[in-house]
Amino acid sequence: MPWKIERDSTVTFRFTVMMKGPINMAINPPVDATKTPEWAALQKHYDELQSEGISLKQWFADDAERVEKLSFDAGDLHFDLSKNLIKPETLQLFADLAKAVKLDERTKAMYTGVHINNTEDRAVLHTALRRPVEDEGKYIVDGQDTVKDVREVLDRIYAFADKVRSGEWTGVTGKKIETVVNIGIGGSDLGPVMVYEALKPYADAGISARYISNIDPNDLAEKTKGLDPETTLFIIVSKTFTTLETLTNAREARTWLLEELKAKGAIDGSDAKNAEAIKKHFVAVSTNLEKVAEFGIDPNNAFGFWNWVGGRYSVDSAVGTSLAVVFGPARFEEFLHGFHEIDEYFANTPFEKNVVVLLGMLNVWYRNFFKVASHAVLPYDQYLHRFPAYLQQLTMESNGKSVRWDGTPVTSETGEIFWGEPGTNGQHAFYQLIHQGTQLIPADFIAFVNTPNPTKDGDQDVHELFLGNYFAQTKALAFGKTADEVRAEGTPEEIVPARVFTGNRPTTSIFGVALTPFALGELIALYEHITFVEGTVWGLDSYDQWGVELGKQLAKQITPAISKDDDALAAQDPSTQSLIKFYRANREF
Ligand SMILES: O=P(O)(O)OC[C@H]1O[C@](O)(CO)[C@@H](O)[C@@H]1O
Repeated sequence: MPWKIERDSTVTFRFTVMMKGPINMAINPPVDATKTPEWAALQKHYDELQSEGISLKQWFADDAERVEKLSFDAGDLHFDLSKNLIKPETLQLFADLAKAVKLDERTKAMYTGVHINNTEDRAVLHTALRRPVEDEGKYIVDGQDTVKDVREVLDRIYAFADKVRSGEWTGVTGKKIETVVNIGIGGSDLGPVMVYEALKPYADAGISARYISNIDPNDLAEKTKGLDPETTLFIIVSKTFTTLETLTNAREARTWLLEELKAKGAIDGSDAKNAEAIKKHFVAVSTNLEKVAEFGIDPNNAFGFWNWVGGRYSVDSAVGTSLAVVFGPARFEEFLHGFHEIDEYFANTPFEKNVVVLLGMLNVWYRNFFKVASHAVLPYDQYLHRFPAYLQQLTMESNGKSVRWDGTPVTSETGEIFWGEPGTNGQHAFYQLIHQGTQLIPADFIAFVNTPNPTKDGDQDVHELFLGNYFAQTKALAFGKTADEVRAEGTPEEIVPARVFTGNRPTTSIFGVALTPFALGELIALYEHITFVEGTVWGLDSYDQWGVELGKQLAKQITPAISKDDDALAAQDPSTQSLIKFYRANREF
């Protein structure tokens, strides 16, 4: 019996691993959610709401406890789901469908290292990255004590980070490191840069970070501008260490470093000095340590992770080394605790009360029943300005798929388009469409009670002015403004229709106490699991990304045709040929 299963007082299971090693619990074929009675019940509920007429105003008036019934707390985050197009009884239907697709079994399978990423035959164990030391020995997967291995790498990263932060680790000329430059792309960039931006107030060692990702030479050119090579440390981050963009940028950075050091007279350009400079100014993060050594990076300065960590689920692994350097090991630990808090909550809270499950189901509700195409994520915190971009990879690379994990076609719409910008900037740009456009766009509004930068404009607390917008927008979206209300303001009749707000535009408010490392860890884990819940309903392997491969292959084939190879050019389709001819005719550099 692999699990000690203690039935919770209500519905879900509380579980502890009793046996080491993966358990064959993969659900194959996936349950077709759309064929279940629970899906039919949800459809019936949807039809009833539509025929009754969806009116948030009415629903709030009818049920004095609506907010209470639809509010939740997880960790130190507070969630208000009351301005969504659901009734309190909808939650039970969500929970029933989650049970019907065996979400609990799949969660257990994920947490214990079953190869649920079956198209790559891999375990999916980002939850092991944030388990406490006490869990060592409990999660042995494919013969590996995952938690022990994670803690060992973390200890090495922390020792390294401490050295860089204290100045014990110096550049080749003995100067303290002032800038770390992370070179990576996708999951090896978006997570670290988002967290770096989000936690900037916690940078306390006089070290800043820059992030180079794009193979477009403009990225490297701009990000190395003004850098002192003597005080710059490059962290090359690539899970595979084969990614074209990252390796090209890493080689360019190596050239930049050696040339700049030589130009300053800091090194003589001899092979020995070059090698020493590379050793002091380059470290790597990868699952492929052989390739790291081939690149010339000292294996002692390489931090590993494992193929059971997906790129977009890796910011809390060694991929976050730049963060441990800038913010310090203690902050990085707090960050991991935040993830773990939500991991535990997600695994141990009955579905009906589990806001992580409910938010995942809410997304399914909008995508499959209301047929929405997109979902906005609107952080009312400037420090979270890269959060929507980060979420785009997490959600869209995970659930942008048309076949299920057994290779059969999906039976419903899948992955929404995630997008967003921080409030209030978005208000002055695209909110018009959210308020009055013809599409329904569910939106998550994220804010924090406290700010690290309290300021006053006269008597007015500026953070409160900001939060006033956070509260106002969800209110306007939910309750709108009727024609009569517009008329009552003295608006000329012909303009009245343009000034009406229909309301009933759904939002979820996520309110934290402060954007701490802990809260950010919670927020990331929240969306990781929301993505997993949606993927489970749709029957998707949310952990592969075959859809990015074809473009990479074609780029390799096409590149020689661009300026040199006429045969390769002739082999292209007419549109590609025509574009390349335009390039050849206009190239000036
Ligand atoms: O870390 P790597 O191996 O360089 O990969 C970078 C990114 O490329 C992808 O494999 C595909 O774009 C992402 O999933 C990944 O985060």
